[in-house]
Formats: sequence, C-alpha cells, structure tokens
Amino acid sequence: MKAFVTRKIPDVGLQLLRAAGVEVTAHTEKRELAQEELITACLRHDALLSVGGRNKIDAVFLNACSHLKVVSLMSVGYDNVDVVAARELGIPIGHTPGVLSNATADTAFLLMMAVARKAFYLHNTIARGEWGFFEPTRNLGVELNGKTLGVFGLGKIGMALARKCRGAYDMPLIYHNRGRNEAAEQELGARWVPFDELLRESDVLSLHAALTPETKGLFNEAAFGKMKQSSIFINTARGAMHNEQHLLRALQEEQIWGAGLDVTNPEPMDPDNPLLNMPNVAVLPHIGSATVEARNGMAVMAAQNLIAGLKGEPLPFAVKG
Ligand SMILES: NC(=O)c1ccc[n+]([C@@H]2O[C@H](COP(=O)([O-])OP(=O)(O)OC[C@H]3O[C@@H](n4cnc5c(N)ncnc54)[C@H](O)[C@@H]3O)[C@@H](O)[C@H]2O)c1
Ligand SMILES: O=C(O)[C@H](O)CO
Repeated sequence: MKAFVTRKIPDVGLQLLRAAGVEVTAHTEKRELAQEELITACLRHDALLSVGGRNKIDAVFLNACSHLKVVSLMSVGYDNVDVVAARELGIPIGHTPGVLSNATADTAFLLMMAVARKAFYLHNTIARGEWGFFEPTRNLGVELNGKTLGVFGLGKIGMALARKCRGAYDMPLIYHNRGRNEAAEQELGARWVPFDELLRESDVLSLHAALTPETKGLFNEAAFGKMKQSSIFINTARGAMHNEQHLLRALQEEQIWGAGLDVTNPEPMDPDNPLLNMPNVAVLPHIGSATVEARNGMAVMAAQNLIAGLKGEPLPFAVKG
C-alpha cells in the first residue's frame, strides 16, 4: 500500500504509517505542488495525506484520482475539499479536529492581546531605532478586563478561546451560530445573539466558523460599519471570510479600533500591505496550530485516518460534512 504525503510532516506520523506497512513518498521540496503534479503523483499511490489548504481536492482532482482509497487531511478545515464529489465517488475524507483547538485558541488570544497593546508594532519601532521619548500619553493600549467577547462560530476553537478569556479577563461571551450551543450556554453563560447584534455588541469579535459559501466575505464594509469604534476584530479561521480592503478602510477610517489576523486574504500577505505598519494591527503567517503538541497530534490523527482508509475501515476522524 502506497501513500503520497504533500509535505514534510512530524516523524511520529510517518513512523505510524511505516509500522502499518504503508510505503510513503513525501514531497519535501519547499514549493507548492502544481495541481497536475499532485494528480500525477496520486495516480501512482493508493492514498493521499494532504497538508494545508493550497491543493484543491476538487471534483477535477477526485475524478482524476477516483482510485484513491482515502484522502487524509492534516488540518481540521476542509474548505479545500469538494465533500459532495468525494462522497459520490466513495472516497472517505479524514481531518484532525480537536487536537489543535487549544493551540489555535492561544493564537487568537495572543493576537487579541497584541492588538490591545500594539505589541507587534511597538516591537518593530524598537528595531527601527524609534524607542522614543517617554510620554504618559504615548503608546497607549486598552485593557480587556470585563470586555465582551463575541464569537462567530462557537465550536471547539471558539469554546477554547472563550474559556481562556473568561479565566484571564472575566469576559462575558456572546456568540452567533446557525443553531444554539447549549453546552456553552450552560458552562460559560454564553448568550446567542443575531448576527447584527454580535457585530454591534462585541468588544472583541473573533471568527471561528468554517469557510463556506455562507461565510465567505461576510466580514465586509457593511459588517465593519456596524461594529463598535472601540472594537478589535480577530480572524484565525480563514482569510476569505473577511474582505481585506474593507478591513483596511475600516481601520483607516477608525470604524473599528484594531485587528489581529492569523489568516489573510490572500495568503501569503503582500509585504507592502499597509496593514503591516498600522499600530493596532497584528498579523501572523497562518500559524494557528503551529505547536509541537498540536502538530504531532495532527500527524498521528492523519496517519490513523489514512491507515483505516487503506484497510477499508471507517475513518476514526472522518469529515462528515
Ligand atoms: N489559523 C489556523 O491555523 C486554524 C487552525 C485550526 C482551524 N482553523 C479554522 O477554524 C475553523 C473552526 O474550527 P473548529 O475546530 O472550532 O470547528 P468546529 O466545527 O468545532 O466549530 C465551528 C463552529 O462554527 C459554526 N458555524 C458553521 N457555519 C456557521 C455559520 N454560517 N454561521 C455561524 N456559525 C457557523 C458551527 O456550528 C460550529 O459551532 C476551521 O474550519 C478552520 O477553518 C484555523
Ligand atoms: O484548518 C486547519 O487545521 C489549519 O488552518 C491548518 O490548515
């Protein structure tokens, strides 16, 4: 049984695959595989372990590679996959939910704090030799204590963030999901609100829903226009959920106070993007789950999914979508 892996992954995942008798070919060059290259490689393999969302597991790919016994994603998000086409072709899709929730919530928390205290911008001013003269009215941030956290998409990562915010800053929680999250309401006293109310009432608005046709571009001029002037916008979900030009304008026109992004639109972000030089903005290069613990866990889950698929067994962590 042969598996193609699109990136260097943690050894713990490779060891698991090899111990199960899977012959692994990994694309370890530091460049994206073109779609045709991925198809060509998969034609020589029985299974695909796909890392990151760059390669589209779309209908064209799936029809060309309909012999695959499983596609195992080393990510929780599966917005790069045509789940309907995969189901019709009988190709199971696996992903890695849960194991990265804490790391990704930490990233959202880190961005929230960095924006509140202008930390990334001030770090850069020091590097430019601009430490400057101490004045009590300079470099002022805002405090988060008691501020309202609004979560769009209160699932595993949103909950992990909400718990951190409750513990650290006693932040009340409001959220908008398609349905109610009763567990969150009981545990954290979370309050479901309509989308517009989420925009209007959040002091910190953090995105944690999946990218879907419904959520694509949802955070646009109209949405930013409804937010508080003092609010902080955080996106660690997917860059395509916000309109980056509209976000820039909302910040420049002081419709919102700040923004923290782990995901940008497009990725990678252009180094000349004015957002990178704004005091109340913090940007990271999509490192939400980049901890040793999370990445090892993801590699193990992806390997377990792949092995189950090759054996024709149900995947332990299957995309249900
Ligand atoms: N920055 C990163 O590196 C990184 C890491 C992990 C996950 N992510 C992103 O975070 C997303 C969430 O991950 P999770 O594990 O918390 O998923 P999850 O399924 O546990 O939670 C998602 C929540 O969003 C809600 N939701 C879905 N569509 C919605 C809509 N249209 N409106 C309102 N709510 C909606 C769902 O009901 C669910 O409660 C992933 O899909 C992925 O795109 C990013
Ligand atoms: O969805 C995820 O798991 C992360 O964004 C990594 O792609």
